[in-house]
Amino acid sequence: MSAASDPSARLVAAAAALGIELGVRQQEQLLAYLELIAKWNKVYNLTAVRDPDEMLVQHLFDSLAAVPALRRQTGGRAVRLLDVGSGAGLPGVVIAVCCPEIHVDCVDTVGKKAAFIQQVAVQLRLPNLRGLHDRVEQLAGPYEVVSSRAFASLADFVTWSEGALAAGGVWLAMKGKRPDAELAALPPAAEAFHVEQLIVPELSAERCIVWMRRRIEPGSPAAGS
Ligand SMILES: C[S@@+](CC[C@H](N)C(=O)[O-])C[C@H]1O[C@@H](n2cnc3c(N)ncnc32)[C@H](O)[C@@H]1O
Repeated sequence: MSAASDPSARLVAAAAALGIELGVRQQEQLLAYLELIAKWNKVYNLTAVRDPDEMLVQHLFDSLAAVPALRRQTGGRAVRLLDVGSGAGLPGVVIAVCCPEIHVDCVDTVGKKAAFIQQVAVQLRLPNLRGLHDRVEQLAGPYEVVSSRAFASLADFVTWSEGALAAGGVWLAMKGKRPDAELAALPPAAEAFHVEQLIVPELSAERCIVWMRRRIEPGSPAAGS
């Protein structure tokens, strides 16, 4: 098999390009995760992306690209992260594999998707990963980071998940092109503090993270004196 088509070699190259240090076990876990998606996809409709090559780039590398940005934000602290509308576990499972210090809960309204995440946690031996079958609106958290990818408008994302965000927590929304119209439509209770461009290995498409937090009104008790 040539290096160009070998998923393992491509994963190592993608991680190196992103500056992520992946151990052998983590590489094996990420590739096994893709195999589990492919297996479960035969029975359950977990994701529309079915081609192994597209899964590697559009799912795995795309989610991997968010990891260095997340680590910069958390500073390597042991935080709780909620991945909203996680579907097949993107980016939640990839974060759980790459960042063992982060506890990841993946929530989805579809029971079979939450069950899949539970199965991934068992088979990949990830004690820091959990699948929750629920609507995000029902969750109280608190989570220091609330993430989403391909989920909803920024306004709906922050409104529905506001109850789960810890005091001082941040929202991480993975988007394609910088979503200017969605940014302009954010509710007053939230503010975007950084739009961070991402480069996804082997993908020539625009990607970014919109980082948001609660807006603190001057003079409110949370703003301090
Ligand atoms: C388009 S999929 C994205 C899946 C995954 N994040 C990805 O990037 O491939 C959106 C997911 O959000 C879930 N969802 C929709 N509304 C939800 C809600 N209120 N709470 C939790 N999950 C929700 C859907 O069931 C679906 O699996």
